[in-house]
Amino acid sequence: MADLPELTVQGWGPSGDRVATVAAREGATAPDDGVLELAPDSGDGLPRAARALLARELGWTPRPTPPVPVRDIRLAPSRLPADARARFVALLGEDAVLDDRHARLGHAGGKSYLDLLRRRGGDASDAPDAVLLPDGTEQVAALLRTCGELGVVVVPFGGGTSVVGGLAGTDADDRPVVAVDLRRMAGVRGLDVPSALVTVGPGMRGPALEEALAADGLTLGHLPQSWEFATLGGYAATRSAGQSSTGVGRFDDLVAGLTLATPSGVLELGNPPASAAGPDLLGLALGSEGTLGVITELRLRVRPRPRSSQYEGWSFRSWAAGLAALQRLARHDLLPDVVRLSDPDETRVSLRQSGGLGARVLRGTLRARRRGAGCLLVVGWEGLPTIVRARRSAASSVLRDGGAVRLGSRVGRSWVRHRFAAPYLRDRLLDNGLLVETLETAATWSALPGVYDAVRRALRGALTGPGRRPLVMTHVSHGYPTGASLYLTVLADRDDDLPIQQWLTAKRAATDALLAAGGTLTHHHGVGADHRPWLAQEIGPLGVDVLRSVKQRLDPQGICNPGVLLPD
Ligand SMILES: Cc1cc2nc3c(=O)[nH]c(=O)nc-3n(C[C@H](O)[C@H](O)[C@H](O)COP(=O)(O)OP(=O)(O)OC[C@H]3O[C@@H](n4cnc5c(N)ncnc54)[C@H](O)[C@@H]3O)c2cc1C
Repeated sequence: MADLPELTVQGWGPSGDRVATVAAREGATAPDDGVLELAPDSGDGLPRAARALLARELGWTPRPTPPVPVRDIRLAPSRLPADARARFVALLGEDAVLDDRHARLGHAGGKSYLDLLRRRGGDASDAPDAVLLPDGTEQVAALLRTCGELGVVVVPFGGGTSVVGGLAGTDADDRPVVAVDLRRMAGVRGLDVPSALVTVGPGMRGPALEEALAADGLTLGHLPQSWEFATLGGYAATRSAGQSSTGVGRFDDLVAGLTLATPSGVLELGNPPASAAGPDLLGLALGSEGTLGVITELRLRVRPRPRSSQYEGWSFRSWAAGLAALQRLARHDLLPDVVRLSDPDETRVSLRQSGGLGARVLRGTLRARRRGAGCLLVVGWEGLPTIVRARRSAASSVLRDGGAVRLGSRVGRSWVRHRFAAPYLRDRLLDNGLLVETLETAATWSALPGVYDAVRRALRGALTGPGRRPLVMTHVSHGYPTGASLYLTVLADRDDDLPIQQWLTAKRAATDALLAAGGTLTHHHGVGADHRPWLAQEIGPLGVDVLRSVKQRLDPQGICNPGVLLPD
């Protein structure tokens, strides 16, 4: 649709452009407080301070590694038989069946480092054979029946932001593949204000929903870093978590009900406010990653827009002290809505790559208090002013008791301003010979330190070579009474000859290590194609069999996203 900017094929941001949309808007309107600004450009698109710092830390030689021009990306001819195409046109209309180069390229895979490497290198072998644009549950249900008869594989497509190979479209039987893009099913279909429930189409994006809810003083409050492009259906299909999920809950907590169209029929799942009618089948659809069918409608829990939002920074002397304080906050039900505790590596890099007077003052303050970089904690409280004040005051005492020093609201404002910017910076790092990827997990408070050590050791072991070492930066991104999630960003000098193997080796080592230490395979990115070899380790072979049986009942021809979630 015209009002939905498309994601660029080889990176992040609107098609044909590399300028942040929300990030730029927030930057343009925020007060210029001079804190933690990215330092000026060094001419190759990289902030000067970041370039020098990374070259020193990684043993990296900055060099231009631009993507091939989009027109040179290789795309095999569509394998969709003419009679199948005609059946789709009869069902959906000519303008809803796209098999041109632009449409197929725009639906090739997701946005992981490996996806981007492939597309930047001119490889779009994971592009679907056609893109279909249904406009309602009945059309989707009919489409799935037709695909079952024709033996055509269906990959539901939301925003295309999967980072775990969720859109890889692989099929052991090599059948033709269609991407079912849900952009025509993108509106608000009903708002029940007394019950705080909104009914939406799965192709709707977060910014549009927030705009629609604002008129009634409501918000969903789900803000992942991919918020500009990801869809509500995609969040449900992957069990996403957002920046305020510690407070408002993960996306699965926000889904009160949904409609799932499957090749065997349509399921209406969830019964708010609560039901005890047997096991919760809604849980089967959440995280199903398109393997059981297509989510065609969602009923979401919304809340009043916060009248007060307070974000601020704190500093701990050590990672262990920071974790202990968060654990204490969790035990007393005092966790803020936003919790982001950076380890010493992440803190050091974010402080050093920042320019501006405010950043220099902050560095001076930390040095004067003999903290060096320490560990930075960004916290945020959102809600009614009186409640925010009370929660913040109680939590502040716990933080101070835990040895934290308050750095103030400038740090919080700076985090808000830059919170959608990292994926744009990633493109610039990729243009200059770097490996850049993220991974995530979660563990109980008792297992968390061991998981942190194990995964960092594994990544360092796999990515260290003569004169080269990786930078592994970690933060706690969501807190729970029982534990927390860890989010890791990995930077290393790219192996120009074997870049894909370089990351696959590191990812394998990291995943083995975090599972052995008691972490979960994924806290919020999902399983996709990339994590499926390890699923049985997390849920057991019997658990995998249960999922297979459900899939067999709902999708007997195995046409629904067969390349993801379930191991071969
Ligand atoms: C830069 C960046 C930042 C990110 N930050 C976060 C973050 O902060 N938190 C987080 O949780 N994730 C994050 N992600 C990952 C990604 O955005 C999420 O997994 C998101 O939920 C995917 O939504 P989408 O609409 O893009 O889905 P897609 O990528 O299009 O699809 C993801 C999977 O869900 C299936 N699917 C999509 N829509 C439907 C549907 N209607 N019915 C059935 N199946 C469907 C697809 O087949 C696929 O398997 C990030 C990704 C990027 C690239």
